[in-house]
Amino acid sequence: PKSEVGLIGLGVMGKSLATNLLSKGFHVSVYNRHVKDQEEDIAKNFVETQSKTHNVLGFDELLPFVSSIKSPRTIILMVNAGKPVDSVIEALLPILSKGDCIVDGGNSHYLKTIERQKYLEEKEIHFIGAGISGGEEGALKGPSIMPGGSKEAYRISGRFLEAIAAKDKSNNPCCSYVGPNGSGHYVKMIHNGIEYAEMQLLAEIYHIQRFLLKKTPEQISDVFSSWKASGNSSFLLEITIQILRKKENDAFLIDKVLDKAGQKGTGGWSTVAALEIGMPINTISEAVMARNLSGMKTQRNNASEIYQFKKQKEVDEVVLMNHLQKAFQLTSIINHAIGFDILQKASEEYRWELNVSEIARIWTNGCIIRSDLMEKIADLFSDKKDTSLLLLPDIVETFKKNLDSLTYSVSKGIEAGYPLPVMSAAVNYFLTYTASQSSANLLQAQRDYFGAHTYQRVDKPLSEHFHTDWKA
Ligand SMILES: O=C(O)[C@H](O)[C@@H](O)[C@H](O)[C@H](O)COP(=O)(O)O
Repeated sequence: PKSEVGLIGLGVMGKSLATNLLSKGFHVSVYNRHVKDQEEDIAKNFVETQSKTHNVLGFDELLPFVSSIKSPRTIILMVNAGKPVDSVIEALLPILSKGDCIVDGGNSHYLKTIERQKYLEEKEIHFIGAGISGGEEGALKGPSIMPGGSKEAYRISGRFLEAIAAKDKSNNPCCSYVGPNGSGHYVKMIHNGIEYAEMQLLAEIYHIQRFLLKKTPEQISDVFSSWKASGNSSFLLEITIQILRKKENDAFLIDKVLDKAGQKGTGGWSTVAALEIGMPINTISEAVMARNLSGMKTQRNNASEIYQFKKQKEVDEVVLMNHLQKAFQLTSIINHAIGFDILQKASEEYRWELNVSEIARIWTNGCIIRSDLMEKIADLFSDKKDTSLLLLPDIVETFKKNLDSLTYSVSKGIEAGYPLPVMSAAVNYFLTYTASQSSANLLQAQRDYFGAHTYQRVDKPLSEHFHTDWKA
């Protein structure tokens, strides 16, 4: 019989997703091109590993691959973002039939997805841009999937995506129709932005304990385990607990890892996308900047030689440790609030009608930012989705009780000479967000002084704009 679904690209994620599809009982066709100068037939090898137990067909030519799939076809692309996606689409076009559906499951830029969907629509080929999160293990056992495109495209391909997705606490798939055109990849981009800042937050709290409080990686892992036990659990906290315990002979492996962070771009894209719609993205942009700065290792070595700063040694460890967990919790809430506010604004700007409560629900399992907090956010938003997280009564209560822990931890850390870019971005964001009077009145006066940009007045109708000759 013909296959029900096809998958192109048997790299780390593609192979895991194909195995996941087979484990759900689907008849699957897989395709992988012959890698230049490599004898290995990747598709053939995959079939050999799977065909004893599953209905799988493997191809290294597109025509027989496409013909092996039942119409209307769903073909999932798991190739690197960028040009590879376009070249596979171009190769497929002459052999697809009208009404077939291509699902791009890579980390593509949402503007490219909008472009590709328009291009294919003219050729009556459906296109879904699906954010897929969870890494290799997630793809195999159940990722979180954020599909965007036409409802008709989702009607054709959605059942495959929902079947392989992780399940939430009510056993519903962590996959549902997000919205039109590029909305799926946009939501994944912001997911990654939140991920960047959550990772940086854990790194800052690890760093303070390691170098200011002189704790061993194992002791820090114990601290994080206690936080996990007290309702702050998350996938990222969980892997950090394991990472900090990892030894190589008698040494902790983490101490051998070079402090230069890589990035493939989604954090930076989030920052640009937020700036384009005039939204603040403090925690996420600081996480991107921290990665950029970490990349300047030579300059940092040089500068630390020149400055010879003596880091403060003395700090009241008990007091700081009491505050750090709450500071972690509050920073994480602010980071998530920033991410969801951007999604709500983008939904307005691009008329995507995003459902943030549903997005929080599909992020409760399978994805990298799954956490106890996300479960709570999904519940909170299910009652009241059109407001900012920071204005919900529960959250307001938490901040009223614990804000001093965040301000204390940030000021103590910086005073001691340790950078806390995401924690300080969070506290600055929160103090501005909750201040009815900000410092922007002086900015308006300065802009009017040198550029006659005019300003509004607190004592006049806001429709009126004023200009003053400040030199007179
Ligand atoms: O949600 C996920 O499964 C990950 O985010 C995944 O998409 C990937 O690992 C990112 O590429 C990491 O981003 P950087 O490589 O930029 O850290």
